[in-house]
Formats: sequence, structure tokens, C-alpha cells
Amino acid sequence: MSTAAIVVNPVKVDADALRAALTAAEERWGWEPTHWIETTEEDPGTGQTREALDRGADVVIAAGGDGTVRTVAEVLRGTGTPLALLPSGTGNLLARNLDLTLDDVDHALDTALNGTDRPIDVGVVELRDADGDNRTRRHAYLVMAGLGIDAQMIAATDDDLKAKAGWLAYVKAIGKVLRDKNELRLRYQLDGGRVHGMRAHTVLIGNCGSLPANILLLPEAAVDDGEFDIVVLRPEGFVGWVQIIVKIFWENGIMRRTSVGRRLMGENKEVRAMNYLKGREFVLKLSRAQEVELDGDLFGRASALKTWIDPRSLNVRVPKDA
Ligand SMILES: Nc1ncnc2c1ncn2[C@@H]1O[C@H](COP(=O)(O)OP(=O)(O)OP(=O)(O)O)[C@@H](O)[C@H]1O
Repeated sequence: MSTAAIVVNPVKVDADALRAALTAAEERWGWEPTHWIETTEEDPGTGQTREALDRGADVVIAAGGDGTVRTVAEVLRGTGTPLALLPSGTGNLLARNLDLTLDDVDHALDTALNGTDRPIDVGVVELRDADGDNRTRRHAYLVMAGLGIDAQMIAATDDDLKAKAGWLAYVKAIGKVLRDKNELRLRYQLDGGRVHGMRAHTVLIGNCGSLPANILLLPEAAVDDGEFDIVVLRPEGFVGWVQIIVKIFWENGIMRRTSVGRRLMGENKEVRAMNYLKGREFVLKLSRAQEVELDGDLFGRASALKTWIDPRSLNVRVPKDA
């Protein structure tokens, strides 16, 4: 008989309801009782996932928000043991990008115990700390890494508003962050090529296309194409920001439905304030240290980073009919 382990963030999950649903799913599919392991503030999932692997779990279910999913995935990367998702945060970035059920616990558990495995790419990043002693920290991310305004936006986003208003909270945060002047000078190298220098406000490195707030910013990014899609935002002045916001709303179909939107976008959908790059390895050096964001959580300040794709290194459970 097979056994699952579930890594639960008890702050995010109704434990009694989940235990009952788990027992029913185990009975439906003939699985042994699931190992129930809770995260703590100090260890948000690393030790728990290692314990699940040590116990020989056939699948590890992450029950929590994007931070919990990222932490569990970081440990499962390269092991072959599949990750199943029981979305319970506000973002659910990976589940959205994989078109998984967001609000049906029984369906999510059926997928965990009786789904099929889909290999996806994982982003790996080495962050060089800002304090100059050249220490590096290595992390994995599933959806995106960001720095510049993106990370500041996450820091400035009010959690209550995020819960109530979804992506509107980010629009408010963009306004707040833009009041600071914070252009970065950066040097980057893509796939070992020439070193480029540029000024920018934000760099987003995407493994999937949908960002927090469920906004599609990187329409071509696919989770298993072995490549990142990178977008560098370098707007000049107010018009540049308007162009970017219009472009994002255009890609999401919001602007396309209005005549104002069609007029603003015009015939030519190229926006000079946005640069798109594609590659497997990206090295970035910054003129001053910046807060870095991985899958929507902040990871401290870094003055340089190197990131690469670990292709198809994580199995994710998806429904058999997906
Ligand atoms: N037992 C616990 N008690 C208090 N805090 C916890 C506990 N377990 C985990 N945490 C904290 O929860 C955070 C992770 O939350 P998680 O990613 O599950 O949800 P979230 O960030 O609200 O998700 P989303 O961004 O999708 O809304 C970590 O900061 C971690 O320290």
C-alpha cells in the first residue's frame, strides 16, 4: 500500500476539516494513513519535507500558501518524489499556472493520491549577500524571481487589502513604490554571452507566465520549456509606466475590451519600456543591493545573483484527465 505525507501550515489550514477529507480520500484510493507534519515559524517546510522523504512517502502534499509550496518543492527537487498541491493561500501561483483546482479539497486530494506526474522546470538562484563578505545563499523557485520594484511592491502590499481586493492591492502598492526614485544600474549576462549594461527599475525572471495577482506578464513562459522568460522594466517617466500597465492589462484582455485601451495600444503592441529575454542561465550584478523576491516572498537584499533552470526536475501531481 502507498503512503502520503502532508506538510501543513497550521495557520493557513482548517486542520479538522482537512483530516476528515484526507481519511475519506485514503479510503477511496486504498492508501495507508498519511503522515501529518506541521510547519513552524522557524522551519516553514524544509525539515518537514526531509522527514517525509525519510519516512518513504510516495507523494508529499503541500497544504499552505506559496511560501510553503516553494519550501517543500526546494527539498523535493531532483528526488523524483512528486509534490501535490492543496492550495490555501491567496496567491496559489503554481496551482494557477498548472490550471489545478483551487477550491475543491476532495478533488485536490484525489489528484494527490490518484493523479499523474507532470515534470516541471525549477529555477535555482544563488544570491550574493549585500554585506560584502561574498557569502551566497541558494534557493529554488517555481514561478518567479524578482527584484527592484517588484520586490518592493510585495513589501508595500497591505495583506488585508490583498485578501479583499486581489490584484488591486498591487496597483495601490505600485503607486506607493513609484514615489521613490529607484532606478538601478545593472550588468547582466545571458547563457554565457556578452555582458550587457542597462538601467532598469525591475527585473522579473519567470518560470511560469502568471504573476502574483494572477496577471499574465510573460505570456510565453511555460513551466516545462527548459527556459526562463525574463522581463526588464525600464520606463522613462510617467508615460513609460502607463505603457507598461496598459500592456499588462492588454495581455490580460482587460484593455482589449475598451475603446480607450485599443487607442492606447494602437496597432503596434511593442512597448519600448519592456525588454524580454529568454535563456537558461542569467547572471546579474547590481549597482546597489536590492531586496529579492522568490515566488512572492522576500529573501533579503542581494548585490548579485546567478540563476539557472533545472529542467523537469520536479514532479507535480496533476489530474489524470489533465
Ligand atoms: N506553525 C506556524 N505558526 C506561525 N507561523 C507559521 C507556522 N508555520 C509556518 N508559518 C509561517 O507562515 C509563512 C508561510 O506562509 P504560507 O506560504 O503558507 O502562506 P502565505 O505566505 O500567506 O501564502 P500566500 O502568499 O499564497 O498568501 C512563513 O513565513 C512561516 O514562517
